[in-house]
Amino acid sequence: MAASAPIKKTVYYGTFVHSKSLSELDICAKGAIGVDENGVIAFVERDVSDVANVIQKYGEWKDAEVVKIEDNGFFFPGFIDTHTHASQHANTGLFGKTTLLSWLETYTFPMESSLSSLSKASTVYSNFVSRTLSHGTTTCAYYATIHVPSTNLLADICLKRGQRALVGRVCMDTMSPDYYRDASVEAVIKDSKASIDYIRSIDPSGFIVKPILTPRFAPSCTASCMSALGALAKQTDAHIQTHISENKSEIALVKSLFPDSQSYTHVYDSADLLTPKTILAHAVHLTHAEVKIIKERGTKISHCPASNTALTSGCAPVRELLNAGLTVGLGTDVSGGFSPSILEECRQAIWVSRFRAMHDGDEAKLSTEEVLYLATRGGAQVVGMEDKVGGFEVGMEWDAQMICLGRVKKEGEQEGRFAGNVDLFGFETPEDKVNKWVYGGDDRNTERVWVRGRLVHKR
Ligand SMILES: Nc1nc2[nH]cnc2c(=O)[nH]1
Ligand SMILES: [Zn+2]
Repeated sequence: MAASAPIKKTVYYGTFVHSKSLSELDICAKGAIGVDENGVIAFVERDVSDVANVIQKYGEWKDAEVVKIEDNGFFFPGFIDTHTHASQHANTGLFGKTTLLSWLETYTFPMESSLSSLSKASTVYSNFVSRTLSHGTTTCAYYATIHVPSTNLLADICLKRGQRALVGRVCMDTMSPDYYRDASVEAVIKDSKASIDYIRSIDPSGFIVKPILTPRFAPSCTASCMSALGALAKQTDAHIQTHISENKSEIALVKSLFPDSQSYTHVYDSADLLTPKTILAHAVHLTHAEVKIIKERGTKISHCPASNTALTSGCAPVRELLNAGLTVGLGTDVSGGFSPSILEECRQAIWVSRFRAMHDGDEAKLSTEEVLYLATRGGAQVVGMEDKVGGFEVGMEWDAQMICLGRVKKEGEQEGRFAGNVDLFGFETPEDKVNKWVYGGDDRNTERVWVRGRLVHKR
């Protein structure tokens, strides 16, 4: 599918579902959404009994294409993955009984280092972008590796496939293996600039791909490296991503490495790395004082529940983070996390919130509506695109997925032959259907995916 092909005015007709607020979905059973040649939503009509009436109402749309939802499907905003490592895709499922620090040494650094090979990087990155698109992810914040050419290749692939992406060259100048580390602070800055310049040169508008500065995490960056990156972020107005407070041994390590710092958060804050354009992945064990600083800086959080469970890092207190006013999205964190799917991450977020509820009380539980908000509108805020994506309002861009569920079995039809991958029995309310998708669905239900009005995946 050519991401640069021109698009026609299109009317998307049928049920659409998106978040109205953190706790409420807007389910419009008979909607028509007009998307113009720029991929921008021009109108949203509700209670449409016949799409022809809509086309008649908007005269200049008489030649528009009509894309109709079949059976029990609905249009849903594209998912936003606010934290993942494309470079670790080939390690998916490999973590054994390790925890963060031993996992990095055993599995992660050797794999990432091997992506200095452009042909290997090409295979891994092409596969991962295909996988995430097929799961309905229209925007992704990616870690690549320390290598400039393969990081740039990941940006090329995202641009070609039409997936919105923040692409980061990983910075690590200390406590990393000799075979996989930046040579000096100067090298960190030179290579980071080279990758920023390249990514901005292939997509000057930044509509699809943008660079993101990526200090790996405090233990693998010297204080001077982090300060230089903080200054570079200011100079280039770039996004920043890093990890924070994921695992207790990591936090103890940060304390021993930065004994004069009040907390992990203060380490980043002293380097000017906490900005409104910064994404902090994990945030499992933050203190109240740290949450307060993060809130004051307008810095965003990526919640990665599958990874936090796999690496036994902990159960992030998402309700507390939300109550404190932080902006939270979901991240798959492959290959700490085992799935490229944000739908899976929604389920994991719900499960982890239940484990928290067993100690903290029912208030900790996240609902289906809430995790879908984090997966779309919340994620859009985390990557700074809330005016463009995450919902279906006039003026926003058509980043969407067509979800198809099953249908009621017709007489004489064999078991297990229903379309879609979620069996329906005829009694379900629209809310039931969404719940069935969230708990029972997967990429087989994601029939088509669009970014800025362009078809980027078809099953
Ligand atoms: N989950 C996760 N945490 C990290 N902390 C530093 N590097 C990593 C990584 O690659 N994955
Ligand atoms: Zn990560």
